[in-house]
Amino acid sequence: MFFNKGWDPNGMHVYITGGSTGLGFAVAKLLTQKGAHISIVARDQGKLDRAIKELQTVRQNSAQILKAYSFSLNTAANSSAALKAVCDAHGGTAPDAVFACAGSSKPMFFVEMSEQDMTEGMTAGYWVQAWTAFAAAKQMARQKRKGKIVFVSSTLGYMSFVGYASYSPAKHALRALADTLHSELLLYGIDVHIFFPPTMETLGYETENLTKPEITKRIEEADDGLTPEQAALGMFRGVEKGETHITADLITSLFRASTRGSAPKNNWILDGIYDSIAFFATPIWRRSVNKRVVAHMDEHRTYLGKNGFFGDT
Ligand SMILES: NC(=O)C1=CN([C@@H]2O[C@H](COP(=O)(O)OP(=O)(O)OC[C@H]3O[C@@H](n4cnc5c(N)ncnc54)[C@H](OP(=O)(O)O)[C@@H]3O)[C@@H](O)[C@H]2O)C=CC1
Ligand SMILES: CCCCCCCCCCCCCCCC(=O)[C@@H](N)CO
Repeated sequence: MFFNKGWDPNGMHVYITGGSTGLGFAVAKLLTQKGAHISIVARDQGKLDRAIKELQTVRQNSAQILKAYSFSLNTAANSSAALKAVCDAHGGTAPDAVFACAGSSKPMFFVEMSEQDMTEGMTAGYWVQAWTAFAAAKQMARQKRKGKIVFVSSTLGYMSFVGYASYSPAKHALRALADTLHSELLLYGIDVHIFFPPTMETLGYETENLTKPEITKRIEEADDGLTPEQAALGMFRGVEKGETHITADLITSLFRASTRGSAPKNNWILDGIYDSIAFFATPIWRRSVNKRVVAHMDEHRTYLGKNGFFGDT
């Protein structure tokens, strides 16, 4: 359509990693309702089965292919095998769009982390999506098929605070990968987007709260968050509008506008307003967070002592 510059997923094949729960599942549901063929990948077969069952109930027509595959996406080989399985159901053709939603976080105090916590943080936050893009971009380029790759970062891909030493660097790294690929994949007509969601009440969120330090929880209280459905819709709208960096809540939009660098603006006027608000608001927020962290010092020392951190238990 001449006037319809947006993205219509009807009849397209969309591959969603992490599509069994949370944000990924909400995207899968939304795009199933819009008539897309959906492939989801995650590890747990039970969750995948439940997700597909629910997707079946919102399908628009009987021609829609809705499939699930169990893979861990932590390595390049597995991510490439997952993509192959996903494409095999479509005659080996690359998907029209890839939404890389898979990911998890394990917030903790830095000094209590093991080497494994640090490396796993990078795997669960960065590689799990980077390897999917790595496989998909090669295949789209080889098959000379234009497409879309959408990454999922976090508000913590723009800023960070106590508790997120294993997670925030991974989400910042995804931003750098998306910015690089946004440039480089122009060579093949592949659009690259990256979404920065705030807190979403999901299975992943419940799990991360098990290790999350109290001080981190308190700082996060200022974030009302979004439901996974609201976040999925926000991400979809951003993709529709062709936004490179997508945000769907005010707080993250403020950080986006003030952390933009050379990433394209979404709305010149609104982004300018956000940037001006953030110019004053971020230093005030940062000072208040620093104050709270310092005020937490005594309680924290006691906590570390109880955990045997100082080696004198
Ligand atoms: N919830 C929140 O507050 C926020 C989340 N995010 C990000 O949003 C994305 C979605 O999170 P959310 O919906 O909350 O999390 P969920 O845990 O609800 O969903 C994560 C999905 O990814 C899958 N998954 C996780 N790790 C792997 C892996 N190594 N290989 C394959 N599949 C994997 C999970 O299934 P399975 O475990 O069976 O593999 C599940 O389908 C993540 O990237 C997260 O970092 C960003 C900001 C805030
Ligand atoms: C400009 C001034 C605004 C000040 C308000 C700031 C409030 C703090 C926002 C904390 C947001 C944290 C989201 C974390 C999401 C996430 O990725 C984790 N759940 C891990 O999955």
